[in-house]
Amino acid sequence: MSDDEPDLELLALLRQHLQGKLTLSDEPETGVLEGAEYVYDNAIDVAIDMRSCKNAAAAIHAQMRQKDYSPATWATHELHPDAFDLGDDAALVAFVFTMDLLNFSFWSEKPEAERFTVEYRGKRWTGYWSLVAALRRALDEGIPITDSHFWQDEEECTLEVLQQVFRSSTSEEIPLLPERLACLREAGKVLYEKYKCHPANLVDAANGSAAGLVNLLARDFSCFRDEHVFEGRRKPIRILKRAQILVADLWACFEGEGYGEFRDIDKITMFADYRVPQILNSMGCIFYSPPLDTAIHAKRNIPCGGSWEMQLRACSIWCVELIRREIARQHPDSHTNAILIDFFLYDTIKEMEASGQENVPHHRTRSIWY
Ligand SMILES: Nc1nc2c(c(CN[C@H]3C=C[C@H](O)[C@@H]3O)cn2[C@@H]2O[C@H](COP(=O)(O)O)[C@@H](O)[C@H]2O)c(=O)[nH]1
Repeated sequence: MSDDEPDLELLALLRQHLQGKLTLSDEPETGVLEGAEYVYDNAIDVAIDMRSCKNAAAAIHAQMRQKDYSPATWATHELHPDAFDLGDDAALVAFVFTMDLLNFSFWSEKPEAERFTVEYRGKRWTGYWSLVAALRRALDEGIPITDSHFWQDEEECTLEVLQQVFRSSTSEEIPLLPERLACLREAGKVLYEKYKCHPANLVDAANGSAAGLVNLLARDFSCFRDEHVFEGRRKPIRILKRAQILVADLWACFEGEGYGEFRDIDKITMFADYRVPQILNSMGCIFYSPPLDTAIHAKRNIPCGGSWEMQLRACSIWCVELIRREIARQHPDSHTNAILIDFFLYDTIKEMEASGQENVPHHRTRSIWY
């Protein structure tokens, strides 16, 4: 082909790109939203009510504005540490990594006074906050609970030591303690083999991409690989809840700077746990088929990886995405994302729980994924 002849193939490629059919960039994608939409399109036990989502979008946006909700809100929680508390930025990365490695399954069927509880700084902490309190208490007591060398040391980091780290002021032990030890062991091994023993090097390896960091976590750590087959579909559905909330917690605690700087942070979706589906259901945004609704109200175990559980988690991700789009439509100037909507909804359901306004139960699945 002579120099002055147009390269028809290149022109066709550019035309596709300009028409939005093709992204020429090599920016990574997590595939979570695509999987969530697929499950939503094929779900029969969980549905989304568009009118309620529209109303929720207006209410959420108004309350977030009123509370000046931003990444900085993360640091306002009295237990969340900052770099000063821990010594330096790398120590804060190690804390957040450890926290989100173990950030799962705190729910209990015991009465409030008997459930697993951590006493720290003169207060009793339950749920997610019991985890944060236990990690900070361990550090105060000189246990290097955020150090990957410790996690690998089978003489030092034993189940008994972990029982001490997560000792409760009640008779109930933290759920899934052996599984938590296994997560620490695996993470210690992978960090040793691939990231010079420190999670800060893992964050650096993502080169400023949130989706890239999520993908590294899912690729290298089986305990972050929260993906499951849905009704025989060949390609597993990626939920990646703890990988995503890890990136979100870094972004929030560093307020988008340094180890928290991600150019594609808006690719992170809602974190499919057992709290946000609960508040979405209580707001009427998602609703259930009669058998699923009965099972949830009866507090029956919903099997991990089953169709019901996948529909609950994936439809919640898709529902928050629709709420996010509706907020953007109603308020084009407001720059909110799925992370801040999620954080806001989680904190709201926790306030409702604390004030006895929890009017629908959350679903009960015991797993290391959330
Ligand atoms: N979707 C979503 N799930 C979240 C959180 C958080 C805490 N994030 C803090 C950071 C910023 C926010 O402002 C929060 O202050 C914990 N969880 C999950 O909930 C469950 C614990 O529930 P309960 O046992 O009742 O405490 C468990 O699966 C845990 O992994 C969140 O934000 N979003």
